[in-house]
Amino acid sequence: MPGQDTFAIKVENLVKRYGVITALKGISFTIKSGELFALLGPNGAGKTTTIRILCGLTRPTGGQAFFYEVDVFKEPIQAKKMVGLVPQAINLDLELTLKENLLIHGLLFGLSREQIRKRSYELLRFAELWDRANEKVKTLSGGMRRRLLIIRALLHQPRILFLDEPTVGLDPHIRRKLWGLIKSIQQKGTTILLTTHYIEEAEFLADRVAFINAGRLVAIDTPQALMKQLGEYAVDIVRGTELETKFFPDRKAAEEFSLKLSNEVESVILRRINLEDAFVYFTGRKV
Ligand SMILES: Nc1ncnc2c1ncn2[C@@H]1O[C@H](COP(=O)(O)OP(=O)(O)OP(=O)(O)O)[C@@H](O)[C@H]1O
Repeated sequence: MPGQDTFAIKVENLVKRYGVITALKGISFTIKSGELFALLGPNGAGKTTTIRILCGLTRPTGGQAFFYEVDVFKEPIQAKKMVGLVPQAINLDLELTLKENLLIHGLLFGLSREQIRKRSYELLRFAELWDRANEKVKTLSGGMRRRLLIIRALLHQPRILFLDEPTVGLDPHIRRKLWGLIKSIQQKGTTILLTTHYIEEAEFLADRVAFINAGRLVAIDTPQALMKQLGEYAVDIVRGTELETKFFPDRKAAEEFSLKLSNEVESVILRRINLEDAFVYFTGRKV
């Protein structure tokens, strides 16, 4: 059985070119078994491309990837069985019921009807969708559809789950409910790779975060360690329309700096450093 230090996913020097566009410029990372790892980056950074390659939906131009002991590109059928994918687009069949959507997916993965029936019951209960099981998907709210999409990916009991922007477009309450569901999936032992461009999502959910920008990983660590590299406190200084932020190792240093400036500039705000500061610092741009 894998221990805490066993890796679930290892990616080495992954490159992807689409004609003249190089979407991935050689990215490498390792995700431990049981870890929740977030790829955080702006639109077009290469997050979906990474997931599509690891799920066997797009061929890489170069590089290697492993799920535990399985070579993803040399043993694609075995690799595919080990992962569940929650795509960005909700590709459920709206005219079918929740149970029917799960049945079709399960049959595609080679499960027996009895296995699907049992597993669907467990998962629909787990996602608080059991009372809607026989209704058509088109009657569900956006948040419920997302929950169904997530449990559909868990039907064949994959060891690894990929979530591509799982909460995009959802309101804050629904987003938090999904965060709870995602955390509890991790607590049951599933390794999760999640992509997002919501900083607070990565900060709340992830054990470790990788910042991705223009096809390169620019930093990988725990959210706390990434923030710590900048210091502990930040001072935002507004001059006219310009905003400048300075970082300090402790509150005393930040306070002394703000006091000196308070008569000269329009606005000085002292606060703790957050993950967005780290993202902007490491990538040189806003998400
Ligand atoms: N099939 C394709 N053909 C050509 N270029 C593509 C294709 N898919 C992605 N790209 C390009 O590759 C780059 C990375 O795209 P990707 O979808 O991986 O980014 P992303 O980080 O997932 O962004 P988003 O948050 O918008 O989903 C972008 O420049 C994109 O235009």
